[in-house]
Amino acid sequence: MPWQRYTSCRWAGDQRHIQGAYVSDTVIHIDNLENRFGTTVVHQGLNLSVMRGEILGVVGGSGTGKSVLLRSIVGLKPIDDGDIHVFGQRLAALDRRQRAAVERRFGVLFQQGALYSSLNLLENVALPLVEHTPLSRPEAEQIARMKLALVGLPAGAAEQMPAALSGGMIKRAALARALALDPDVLFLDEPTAGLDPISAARFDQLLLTLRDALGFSVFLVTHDLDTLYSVCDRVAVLARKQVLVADTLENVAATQDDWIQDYFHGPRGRAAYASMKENR
Ligand SMILES: Nc1ncnc2c1ncn2[C@@H]1O[C@H](COP(=O)(O)OP(=O)(O)OP(=O)(O)O)[C@@H](O)[C@H]1O
Repeated sequence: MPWQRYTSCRWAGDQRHIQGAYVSDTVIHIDNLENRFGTTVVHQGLNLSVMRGEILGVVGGSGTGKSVLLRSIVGLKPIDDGDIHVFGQRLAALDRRQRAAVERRFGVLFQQGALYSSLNLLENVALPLVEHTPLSRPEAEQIARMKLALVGLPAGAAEQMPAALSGGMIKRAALARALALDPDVLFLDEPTAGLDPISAARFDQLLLTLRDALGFSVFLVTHDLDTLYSVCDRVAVLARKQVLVADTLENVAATQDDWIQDYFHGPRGRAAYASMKENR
C-alpha cells in the first residue's frame, strides 16, 4: 500500500497555513523522476509535492521541462524512471481503468487554450461531461452553462464559436471546460500567456476566487511574475533537470542561485514585487 509508506514520511503529516485555511494532505508526490527524449535528459532525480488546496507556481527558464513535468503527471508522457503518486496511489501500479479514474479528477488547461474550433463554447464545455459521465446531453449542457457562468462569461457566449472570442474569453472558456468534471487538481500551462495585463490580472483573480470557493489544488506553469505574486502559495523552480527549491515566494526569492536572483530581482521581478505591495 503506497499510502502507508507516506505515513512514515515527513511530508505526510505536513500542515501548512495557506491563505487562511489549513491543508494537511499531499495530493501529488513526485519521487526521483527521470524523463528523457532519446539522449536528451529533461529531468533527473526530480522531487516535488503538491499540497491539497494550494496553488503551486512552477517556474524555470525556457526548456527546463515545466510542460513535460505537467504532461508526465497527467499521463501524456510516460516517465523513464522514478515514481509519481497521485491521491496516495502510485500511477505506475494502476491498470487502465484505475488510471482513468485518477485522470478524471484532473482538469487541464493547455497553453493554447485548446478549444475545438468546430464546436461552440457550450458544446466545448459539455463535451467532457458527455464523454465521461452518464449524463444526457441536455443535462450536460445545463451544467456547462453553469460552468460558463462560473468563469464570468455572459450567457450569450454559450452559442459563440471560439474564433469569435477575445483571448481572455477563450482562456475563461477553456477554464470552464477544465472545471467541467469538478476536478480535485487543476493543471494550467501558462494560462495568462498572450493576454494583456488587465485580462491577465482578471484571470488571476478568477483563479484565486474559484480555488477559495471550490478548494481544488492548482499546478500552475507560468512565466508571469505578476501571477506568481498575486496567486501562488508556493513556487517551485525548475533548473538543471531538478526542482531546485519549492517554498514560499519569499523564501524562493531569497535562495542563492544565479537564475533565481536574476529572475526575482531583475527589473521585471522588482516591478511585479512593487505592484503586489501596492495592491495589498
Ligand atoms: N515530444 C518531444 N520530443 C522531443 N523533445 C521534447 C518533446 N517535448 C519536449 N521536448 C524537449 O524537452 C525539453 C523541455 O520542454 P518543455 O516544453 O517541458 O519546456 P518548458 O520548460 O515548458 O519550456 P517553455 O517555458 O519554453 O514553454 C525541451 O528541450 C524540449 O525540446
